[in-house]
Amino acid sequence: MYRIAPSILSADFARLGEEITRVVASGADWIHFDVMDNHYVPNLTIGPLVCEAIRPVTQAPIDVHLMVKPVDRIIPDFARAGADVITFHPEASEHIDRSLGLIRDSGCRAGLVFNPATPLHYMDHVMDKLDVVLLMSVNPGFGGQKFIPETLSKLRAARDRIDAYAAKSGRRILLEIDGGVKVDNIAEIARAGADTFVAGSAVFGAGRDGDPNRYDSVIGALRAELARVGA
Ligand SMILES: O=C(CO)[C@H](O)[C@H](O)COP(=O)(O)O
Repeated sequence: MYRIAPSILSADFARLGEEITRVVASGADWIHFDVMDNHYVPNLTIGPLVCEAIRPVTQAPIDVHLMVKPVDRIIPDFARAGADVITFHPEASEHIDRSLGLIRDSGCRAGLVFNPATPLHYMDHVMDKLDVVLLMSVNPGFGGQKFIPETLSKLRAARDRIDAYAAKSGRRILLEIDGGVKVDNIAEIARAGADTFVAGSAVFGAGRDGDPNRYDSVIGALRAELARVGA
């Protein structure tokens, strides 16, 4: 089963609740929530107050991607604000195992995020605490960048690790991709092993002219491409 997670980084912040309602009604599975601190990444976005404000607007899982350093301090705030999934970058944590435990103890699903230059071995000794592995296919900090093609081989390597772990443990870890995902490359990305797709500018950019049917058509087109790949 594939999940499509529009990133609200590219939404119209002046009408955020409405934007979320519209993408979910158009078939989005998760809402991807990008948190940037102007320290770990050179941009500043939204925090727990905004997460709390959108929580009543939708039943869809809120997938919080922390691009902040340090991470532990802010994890309980996002859990209280209604996050369902919380992911962070291994370089931003003093103690990866403890940060993952903190997320899970607060009732959320936990994940690690890998920048294009971050090696996958960070996941090896914490598989039992991982619910999601998120590979960045752009360098984090901004929406609307181009998909880095080398991510496809990294996805295959992550898929092999996740499948080997599932065969041993019976636990399925999700493999999410984030950055430059579009209608014309989503099938290739799915074939490389991703099952959860963050798409910001592809989805919200399509609705910028105010036509509410645009979200339906772009999410429908993403799903049609995924249907060509199969389950
Ligand atoms: O984490 C991010 C940037 O750091 C964004 O989620 C990502 O870039 C999605 O935007 P787009 O689909 O426009 O590339």
